[in-house]
Amino acid sequence: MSDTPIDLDALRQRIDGLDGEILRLISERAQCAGQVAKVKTDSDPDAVFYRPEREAQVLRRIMALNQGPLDAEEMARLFREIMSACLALEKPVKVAYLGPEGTFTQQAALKHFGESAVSLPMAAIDEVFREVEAGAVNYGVVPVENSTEGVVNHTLDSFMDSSMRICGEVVLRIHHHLLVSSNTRRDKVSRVYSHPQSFAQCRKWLDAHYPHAERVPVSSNAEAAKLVKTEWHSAAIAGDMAAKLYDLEKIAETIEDRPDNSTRFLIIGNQDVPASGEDKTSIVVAMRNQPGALHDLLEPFHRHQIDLTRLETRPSRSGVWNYVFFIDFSGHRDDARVAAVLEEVQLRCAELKVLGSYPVGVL
Ligand SMILES: O=C(O)C(=O)C[C@]1(C(=O)O)C=C[C@@H](O)C=C1
Repeated sequence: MSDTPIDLDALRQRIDGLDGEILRLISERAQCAGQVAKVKTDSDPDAVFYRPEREAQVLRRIMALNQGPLDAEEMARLFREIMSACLALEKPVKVAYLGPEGTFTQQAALKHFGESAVSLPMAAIDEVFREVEAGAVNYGVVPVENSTEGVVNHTLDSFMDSSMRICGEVVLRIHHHLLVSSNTRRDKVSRVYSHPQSFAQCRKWLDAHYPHAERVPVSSNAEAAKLVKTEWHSAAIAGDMAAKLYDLEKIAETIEDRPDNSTRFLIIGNQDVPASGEDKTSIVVAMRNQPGALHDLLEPFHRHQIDLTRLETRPSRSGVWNYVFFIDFSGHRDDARVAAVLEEVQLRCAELKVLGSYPVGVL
């Protein structure tokens, strides 16, 4: 026999010692956060505790400092949770998300705010907006675009009627699985439930593996998972959270057609976020219908060398203007170049609303 047990004991003693140090340091950090809360409330009774730009800076710094063996994202996730707990100590944050429980939007909310935030499922995107607007929650999380299926129009439309601002973004890799309850055999699946977007994202796989199964669209992947819990011969396409929540078996994993399938979510709230050093700005612009309107609108971005990251058109609902454009671009509204572009765009359009400048998603 080798001397492994002695080494194991010694290593565990070392780990105990390190854990003690980590514990002491996290507690000291939490005390600092408590003092930060006091400084904030002393200077402003309506102080906002959640500071997206600072959180992005903390996480980026940790990722830059990290030298392994854990990878930078893994390390940032640990610090994400430490900050989440520190913020909860300052003031617990309430977040509404597009439910039900087990959706990818809930996963996005967790990824962005950490486990210490209180998250509440809403039945529809406009309900998330209303809850934040009414002050029932501090922030909201809604999907805005998928790399395979494109834009989530409900979210863009909600911004047209709302005074909510964008405080952040989070991008989630979307992995779909085929899930069944314990009494369904994989060769007996005759019906598949899922959200229409998920069907679209897994179309080729389903055509190849379950060409004859009936495809039944439902309002969310979590709803699909809930249905198959009590139904024989049925499967759901949904993600890990739904599989866990409803205790379903994965009979096929990562069945999405494109390996880079991801969804971008927005964090909505009531605050303007200062620059973090790597930011994006989202605006909505109403234009009169005239030749060259889009060219005129985009020309200043080109001249000031500002990168457009997304451009979407929605029909105007007021009937007065013919186009409404949603534009995302790199930079913060306080940057001189961005401010100059916004001034020029303002002169060329019928209406301009800055939805927010916010940190580029870190995790
Ligand atoms: O720096 C702050 O303003 C803090 O409140 C501290 C802290 C942190 O734990 O680092 C906590 C919450 C904020 O959202 C940002 C950072």
